Amino acid sequence: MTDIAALADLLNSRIRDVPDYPKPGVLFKDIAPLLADAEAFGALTRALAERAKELGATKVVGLEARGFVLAAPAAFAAGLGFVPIRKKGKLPGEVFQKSYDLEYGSATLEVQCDAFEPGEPVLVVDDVLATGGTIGASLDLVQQAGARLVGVVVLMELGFLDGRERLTPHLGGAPLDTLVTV
Ligand SMILES: O=P(O)(O)OC[C@H]1O[C@H](OP(=O)(O)OP(=O)(O)O)[C@H](O)[C@@H]1O
Ligand SMILES: Nc1ncnc2[nH]cnc12
Repeated sequence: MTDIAALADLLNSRIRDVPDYPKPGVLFKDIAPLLADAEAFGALTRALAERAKELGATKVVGLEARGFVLAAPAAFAAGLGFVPIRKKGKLPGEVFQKSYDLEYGSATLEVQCDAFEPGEPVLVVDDVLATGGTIGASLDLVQQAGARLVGVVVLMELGFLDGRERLTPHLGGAPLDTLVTV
């Protein structure tokens, strides 16, 4: 088995399915057991940090809230800065704003206008790619704030929701890696 396949198996084995949460019909992928497992959380953090360095990122961007939990330790492990993209009304000062739909609702995301140096290479990290609404809006914000997207890494892709296809126009040719696909 390859290292990538072994990592995927380890991570997948620590993600719990919760049917009908937060709404009937949604199969929620709960990453709490993965975060609570030092081996799996450590392996995930090291994989994200390695990818950030490989791609030459200088900042790792995390998406509120679960994306923060993955992106911030990865940024630290890679010796890079961390930038939060937050839900509306949480960031002080001037912000760029983007509204979007997600699998079970809709929301607005924001990033601080001065979060990046012009053209700064950044990696975007989140836990789940479902419809692609959250990451798509975030990539638009990263671009609006003047950074250069070098890649996106997502822990788990829900392939049946076609988020990858929806994201393609927002990627500008940058790679989208997903560690586990279901
Ligand atoms: O591809 P999409 O359909 O946009 O869905 C994926 C997003 O949904 C979840 O975030 P949520 O907004 O539920 O927030 P949380 O991380 O604060 O729990 C998840 O963490 C992703 O960011
Ligand atoms: N099915 C799902 N499980 C966990 N997080 C999600 N975000 C959007 N859809 C999700």
